[in-house]
Amino acid sequence: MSRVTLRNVWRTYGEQVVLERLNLVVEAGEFVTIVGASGCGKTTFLRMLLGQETPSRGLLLLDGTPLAAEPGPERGIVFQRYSVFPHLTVQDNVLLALELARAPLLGRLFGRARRAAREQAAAMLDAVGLGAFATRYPAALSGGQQQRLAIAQSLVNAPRVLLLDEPFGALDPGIRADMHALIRQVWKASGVTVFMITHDLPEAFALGTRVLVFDKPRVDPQAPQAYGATITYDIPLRGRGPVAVPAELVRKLTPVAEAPAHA
Ligand SMILES: Nc1ncnc2c1ncn2[C@@H]1O[C@H](COP(=O)(O)OP(=O)(O)OP(=O)(O)O)[C@@H](O)[C@H]1O
Repeated sequence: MSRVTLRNVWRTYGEQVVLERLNLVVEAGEFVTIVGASGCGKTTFLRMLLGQETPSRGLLLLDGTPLAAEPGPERGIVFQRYSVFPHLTVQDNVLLALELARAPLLGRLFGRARRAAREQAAAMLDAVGLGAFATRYPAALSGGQQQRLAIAQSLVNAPRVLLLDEPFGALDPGIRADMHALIRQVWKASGVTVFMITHDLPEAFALGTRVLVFDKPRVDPQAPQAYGATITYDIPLRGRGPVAVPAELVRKLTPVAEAPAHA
């Protein structure tokens, strides 16, 4: 688990300002959910936390130290799809995550170290409910099981920060409920600091200890690229029990075509 600090972080691509003036302190062990209109920079924000992108301006700190500008085992990520290696079995997917972290040059452990890693991978698979599927290939898993595997793969190195980019977006509602229970359980057990993007507002409010809303507070119709999104709402939820989704947010984030006629 880790404290994450952003000080006046900006991300631009050429003339396009995607994110601007991000200031944030997230305490170790928080579960931060992130919502915002499509294209407003949520994934870009996560990619900066992962180290796949660097801020164009400003400071991004992990426990007070500037974040390494490349992904490392202290940060794990799960995407909506395609996070796992299709040509490896379930157990080898998790084992590889351990081998890449512990033997970055060879990507392979030997002897006692490999046996220990195998045991650890098996324990992780049990923890996410995939113990019985260890020798299957991902193609023979359901969507929910594939996401369980992706979660196991990203958690096995005990990251300090877990980044989730719409991890349950492609799953049926019943399976999503199971996944919510799982992610809550692994978050509580590990104390990892979580950042999760979702398009589902009730999911954001049900899982998060804090909801961040990304939006563009300034828009110039003559120069749509001139201004970026920032954090326009920072809603604390921890210790408040179930919180209803504010109607104003529903209106803001529901695409016009989907909004009810009377809205
Ligand atoms: N490598 C890049 N080069 C140029 N532009 C980029 C790059 N990465 C992202 N962008 C731009 O940044 C903007 C934000 O993209 P991003 O994927 O972060 O949005 P998002 O909020 O995650 O969207 P969605 O909800 O649809 O997934 C988009 O206009 C995108 O085209």
